[in-house]
Amino acid sequence: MANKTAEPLPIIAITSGEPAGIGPDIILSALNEQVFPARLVVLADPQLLIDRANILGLKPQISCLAKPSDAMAHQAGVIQVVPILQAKKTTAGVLDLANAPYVLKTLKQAGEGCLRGDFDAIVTPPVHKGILCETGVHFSGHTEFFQAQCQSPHVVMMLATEAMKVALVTTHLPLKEISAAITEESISLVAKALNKDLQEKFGIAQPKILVCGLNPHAGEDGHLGREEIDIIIPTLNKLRQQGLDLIGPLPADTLFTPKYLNHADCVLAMYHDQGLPVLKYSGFGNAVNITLGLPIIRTSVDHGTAIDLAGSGKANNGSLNVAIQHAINMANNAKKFSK
Ligand SMILES: NC(=O)C1=CN([C@@H]2O[C@H](COP(=O)(O)OP(=O)(O)OC[C@H]3O[C@@H](n4cnc5c(N)ncnc54)[C@H](O)[C@@H]3O)[C@@H](O)[C@H]2O)C=CC1
Ligand SMILES: NCC(=O)COP(=O)(O)O
Repeated sequence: MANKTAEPLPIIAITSGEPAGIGPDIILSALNEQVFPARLVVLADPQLLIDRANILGLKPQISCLAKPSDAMAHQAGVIQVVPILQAKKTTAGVLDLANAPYVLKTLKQAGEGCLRGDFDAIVTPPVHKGILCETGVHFSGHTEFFQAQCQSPHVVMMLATEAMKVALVTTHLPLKEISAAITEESISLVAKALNKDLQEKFGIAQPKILVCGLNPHAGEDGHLGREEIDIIIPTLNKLRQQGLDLIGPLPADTLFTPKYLNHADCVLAMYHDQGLPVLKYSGFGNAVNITLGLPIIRTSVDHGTAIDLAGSGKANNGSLNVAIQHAINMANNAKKFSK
């Protein structure tokens, strides 16, 4: 019998996130606690990790890599770093505009590395969007950052727990801009990308997708808003003719009940705060944020920078564990599909 050569473990880039937030804390605790079946490469300032480990009373072995392919299989307590230096030493819990370019650099290098094939996936601990915007760049989220970097025409933000998946038609938009962004084009592009990735990345042969209306009671026959009648219903009908299994538009307040959720694979919400509060209520701390529609794999945590907890030892690394494990699974699946 021929010898089978073992597949090399995927190389996963982990950015540091906002240095004054809990990104460094959860990286240190996650990589200390558990062994991940991957080569993990943290893109960060090594001194940031050493300083935060000292505050937390952790003693990781930090080893700097010349290049990502030098990374070895992850071992608990060993952190392999591709160094990117901060402009200034960070104080845990204190945002500093001087280090915003550092944060952007970690994301840029992670994305470029993934596009080049140096990394199989990226996992992003949280950044502080406000401080990044103060540099003068418009940064609304990693989702849009990687979309621009990869020149992807459309991407989908999807958060998932064991029990529920919620994807969004619009991502980080002020509320007053949402109605105008709900168009036949935006709904169609997102629904098709979601359907395709549920099939290809999650192995769901015919995804059943529950679609929220935009207005209270899904518009109450036009008495509480017309987007359902004018845009959403006709668009869903066209998509059904193309083979998508869509239920709705349903009033969001009734859609998020077991009667509907138990018989569907995913919810498509019209905007960020229509879908994500429900998801977070059901599984905050154990959910993963996945960007669909990119040519690269990117996962993230379900929470923000929690500046109040940086360096306190109280930050929960559950969501980072799930995000890393999802990135590994997706990278392994992608390798199988590419053969
Ligand atoms: N993926 C990303 O980069 C994300 C970044 N953010 C950014 O985070 C910043 C702060 O956002 P907030 O709305 O305050 O949300 P947040 O998630 O940072 O904090 C909300 C509450 O949850 C707690 N919390 C958050 N993560 C926790 C963890 N791992 N363990 C224990 N407790 C935790 C915090 O202490 C706080 O009480 C904003 O600038 C926002 O843009 C928010 C969500 C995702
Ligand atoms: N609430 C989730 C969220 O805002 C994540 O944004 P992104 O940075 O992953 O685009």
